[in-house]
Amino acid sequence: MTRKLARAKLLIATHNRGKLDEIRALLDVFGMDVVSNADFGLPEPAETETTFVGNARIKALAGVKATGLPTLADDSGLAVEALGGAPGVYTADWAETPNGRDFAMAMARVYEELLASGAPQPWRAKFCCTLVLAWDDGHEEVFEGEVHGQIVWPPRGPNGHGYDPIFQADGMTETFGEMDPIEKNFVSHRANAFEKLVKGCFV
Ligand SMILES: O=c1nc[nH]c2c1ncn2[C@H]1C[C@H](O)[C@@H](COP(=O)(O)OP(=O)(O)OP(=O)(O)O)O1
Ligand SMILES: [Mg+2]
Repeated sequence: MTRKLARAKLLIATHNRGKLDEIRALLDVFGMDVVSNADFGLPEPAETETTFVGNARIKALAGVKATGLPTLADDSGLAVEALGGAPGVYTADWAETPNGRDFAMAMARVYEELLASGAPQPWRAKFCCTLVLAWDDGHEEVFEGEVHGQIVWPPRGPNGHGYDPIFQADGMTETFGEMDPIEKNFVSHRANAFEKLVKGCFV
């Protein structure tokens, strides 16, 4: 039995503003009092696991430990078929530079590795999202979502965050970077995982 989430304070344990905006919008109708890491000045924990669920647990448990609040963490990434699922769990790492994250560089790396692989287009890929919801008594719930599509080049669109300008979901003509954020929130990997969370924890 999935534990219900009381309509009270929920910590979203992320340092990613793009994710936070999407999660706030997805939870809007449920009347939760949503707070984030930034409201508590919480540090970004090291994501040392090799799976999405492992890293989502690290982030959720760090939030519970620091605040005692029910905490939701999202670990997500892009898996490119012709690259054997890379960057996968290392999607954020591909953007890392000494001066912060550079997603133009990370997207270019995806493109260059695809060219080097010789794989024919369309370049199949999926975004994956794992949500971990944790409470201070040790209870945890896990929800997973995916969206399938292809990598396009050059990048298109000013919206969204991360790798959105090079990902076009199946059935769409626009990339996530071109779509209205509300539309992205109907079809994305995160939306998909949230549908399960809402069915489990609110209904
Ligand atoms: O909808 C998305 N649209 C575009 N890119 C995305 C999306 N969702 C995840 N991504 C990329 C961004 C980041 O490079 C990586 C997630 O890494 P991940 O560690 O889960 O998130 P993060 O470090 O940005 O924030 P935090 O860990 O504080 O939640 O996948
Ligand atoms: Mg992270």
